Parts: sequence; structure tokens; C-alpha cells
Amino acid sequence: APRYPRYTREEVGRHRSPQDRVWVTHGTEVFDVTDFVELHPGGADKILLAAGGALEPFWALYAVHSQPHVLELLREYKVGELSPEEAPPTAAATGDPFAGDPLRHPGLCVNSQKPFNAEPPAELLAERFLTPNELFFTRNHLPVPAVDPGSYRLRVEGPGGRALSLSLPELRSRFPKHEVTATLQCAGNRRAEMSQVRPVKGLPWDIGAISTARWGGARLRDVLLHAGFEEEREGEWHVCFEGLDADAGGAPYGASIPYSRAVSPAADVLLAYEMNGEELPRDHGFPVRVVVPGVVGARSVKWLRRVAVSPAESPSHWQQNDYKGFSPCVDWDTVDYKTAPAIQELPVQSAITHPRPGAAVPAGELTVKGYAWSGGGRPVVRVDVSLDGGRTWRVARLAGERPPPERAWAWVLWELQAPVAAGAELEIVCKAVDGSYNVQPDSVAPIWNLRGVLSNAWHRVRVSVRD
Ligand code: HEM
Repeated sequence: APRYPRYTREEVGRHRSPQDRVWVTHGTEVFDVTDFVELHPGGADKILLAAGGALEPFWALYAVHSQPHVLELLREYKVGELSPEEAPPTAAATGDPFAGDPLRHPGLCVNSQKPFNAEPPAELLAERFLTPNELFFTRNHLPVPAVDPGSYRLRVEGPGGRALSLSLPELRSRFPKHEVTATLQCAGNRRAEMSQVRPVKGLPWDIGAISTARWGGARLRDVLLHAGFEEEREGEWHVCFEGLDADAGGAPYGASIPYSRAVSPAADVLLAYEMNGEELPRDHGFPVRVVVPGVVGARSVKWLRRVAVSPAESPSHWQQNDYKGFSPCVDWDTVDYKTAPAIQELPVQSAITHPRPGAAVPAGELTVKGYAWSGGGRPVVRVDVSLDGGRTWRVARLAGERPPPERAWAWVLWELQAPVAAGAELEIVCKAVDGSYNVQPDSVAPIWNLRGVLSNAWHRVRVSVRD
């Protein structure tokens, strides 16, 4: 057998265009597929999304590739093997607190490198109900902590000093594993549209700061009851979470949820150690994260080190002075964060993932695709789609099974087919309705807010139909 040169993932990542050659990996093998790009039955644009990284997360979305003839074809393009002893740089060695961050898939659309914030390409977002882990949107506030699973301990505390310390094997063995399919969405999803109205402060997320996974872990409820806390508490209590990620001054990321949600068996709040059947990836909170279904992603604290029952909300910056909504009349000179509640359940949301803005689509039958979701476990009951800017409407077909009422934690994917005539200019619009008949606002300006959160106006995509 031929001996192949060894490459690091970083070296592979430098080959992302026909000019620099297009390299991809599959397993531990490296391929130069530059000459295949134009021959790809799925299109050159699709194959380029994987350029510089692993094919697996993309092929997980398109089952056509799990056929022997595809692997055979790939074998012709082999140029190397991945180095087995790829030692990542450490934060201590370089003085860069982000140097120990994991390697990411180059197909992600990056909004900020340090801390790392990235979303999957919109055209792939709704291709599958479960988002592959490598493509799941990543929202980090700080460097990714390096956690040794052997010495990891989760502390559970309350007033009066009641404390429990759990190792990873204890968390896995003492509590039944509970699985929940839940969508997480960042409060800033679709912020880019809001900044077109007036500038806002924050990462310019497109429509991809939302993803869905099957999470596995212990129920927070079971852990709290095991630690001696009761089913109900008089008055307003909270459960505060702290991560192992900390800023330069040592302050950890933190957030809290109401006690009633934390102990409710119907709320399905998890201390998750699995994501889509695998251990949590480092970017998603290895070894343990909170997953609060139906609630803004900011409360699903990653790299969890401490759970504390408290009479007050988390004192963290991100609970007190961020992730809150304000009137369009409030600016940075007048804002008073104490006057608004922390965002918990999110409003109803939907977006078009296909076609993309500015596309030139063929005449004939057009397929419009997208996602829809609502907070608080409210199911999406309908998605309306317009091709003429909202003058006339059709009802999209919702895919998948109907979730149990009040526990609709995951998005629905929807699709609409409609005939379109050559030369037409279309303004495609979508809007979702949830089980409480909440609807999305028709435009962005009336919900504009200085931090660019809760951006859920009708999603509009302009395309032209080719002659
Ligand atoms: C080197 C990498 C790749 C190879 C060798 C490859 C190969 C192929 C082959 C042989 C087919 C036809 C399969 C059949 O019908 O029997 C196919 C179809 C397809 N591929 Fe890929 N592919 C690659 C990467 C990708 C990526 C990264 C994506 C998506 C991001 C993708 C998306 C598609 C789609 C959507 C089709 C179906 C096209 C259709 O039937 O209309 N492929 N690919």
C-alpha cells in the first residue's frame, strides 16, 4: 500500500478554494477533490461548504453519500492521512487565553473568532431535523475551559450550606438518563436584520443561531430532590448555574431560571452529558451543560460547575445586565437594566432557509423551505408563506410528528411548493403561529431594541426567477 504524507487538520483547513486546492477529510484520510468540484452531482457550491474540513457532518444531511460507489470515487482523490499526534497549542504556552479552544469545522459561518461564535450555513440549517454536532451553532462568551473528566465535580448548593458534590460517573449512574429533543436559540438570532433598521450592539447573527439536538443526561429535578430540596418553595426562588468558563478577573459565566421550572417534571430541564448520542463536544459544554428547553439559550449554561438554589436571580452580568428586551425608544444613554425582566421563554420564530436572498431560481415549481419554533414548549400550529411580500398567502406543509401539547421543545421544518413564472421578482415571506395563537410582527422597526435581541419579524427573502 502506498505511504501517504501526514497532515494536521489545520493544514487541511488551508485548502478551501480551487485556487488553494480543495481538500476534505473522511475518517483519518485526506483528499484533494479540486478536480471533482465541478463534476459533483450535488453542485460545486455544496461541496465547497465542506472544503478544508470533515465531510461527515455534511454527509449526515444527505444520505445519498452512504453508498459504496461514493467512497470508491473519493478514494481516487486521496493525498494523505491526518497526523495522529496532533497536539493542540495550550493557553499557557502561548499566553493567548483562546489558544486552547478546540478545532472547529471550517464550514461554519464565523461571527467572532475569540470568543468563538458561529452558525451553520443557512442553506444546510433545515436539511435535517437534528443538527449534526459539528454544525450546531456555537455561542461562547469566553475561552473554552479544558476540563479533566476524571477530576470534574459538580457542586449542588443551597441556603443553609446544603451541598452535594457529584463526579461524572456519579451523575451518570445515580440518576436515570433522560432524553429530550430540544431546539436551542440564541436571543440574538436574526440580529443582522435588526441592525439594518438602526445599528445595534452585538454579533451579527443571520438566521442560524438556532439548532436542534437530542440531549441526554440527568434531570435537574432528580438531582435537586436527591440533594434534599423540595418539590415546591414558597416565594420567588431561583436555580443559579455557573460555568467553568471565566473572564480575566475570574468571574464565571452564569445564569438562572425560576425554581418552579427547575423542579417541574413537565419542564424537562437536563444536566446533559450527551448530544445526539455522543459525549458533549467541548464547544457545547463538555462534560456537563444545562439544557433548559423552550428558554433562551443563554440559560443553558455550558461547562457547568455549580448549581445553587437561591432567593435571588443569578448575580451574573449575563442575567442582570444583558439578555433583556427594551422599547425602541431606549438608547445607551437611557437604558436601565433593572427595569426589564431577564429573557426566559422566547417568542414565536420562523425563517426561510431556501432559497437564499438574491438567488436566481429556475422557472417552474419552486420549493421554499424553512424552520419554525416557539418558546415555552408551545407547538407551532401553522406556517404561512407569501411569494408577493405578504399580499397573498399559502399554508406550508409541516414535517414530522406532532409533539405532545405544552412540550413542543423542538422546531418544525416546513416546506411549500408553488409555481413561479420566468422573469418574476419574488418577495418570499414566512410567519409562524404557535399554540397560543401568538404571531410574529410584520416588520422589524417596531421591535427594534438596542441590544438586537428577540428579532422575530416576518422573514423576507427577495429572489428573481430566471428567464
Ligand atoms: C468530496 C466530497 C463529496 C463527494 C465525493 C460527493 C459525491 C456525490 C455523489 C457521487 C453524488 C451522487 C450520488 C448518487 O446519486 O448516487 C452526490 C450527490 C449529492 N451531494 Fe455530494 N459529494 C461530496 C460532498 C458533498 C457535500 C459537502 C454536500 C453538501 C454540503 C453534498 C451534497 C450532495 C447533494 C445534495 C447530492 C444530491 C444531488 C441530487 O440528487 O440532486 N455533497 N454527491
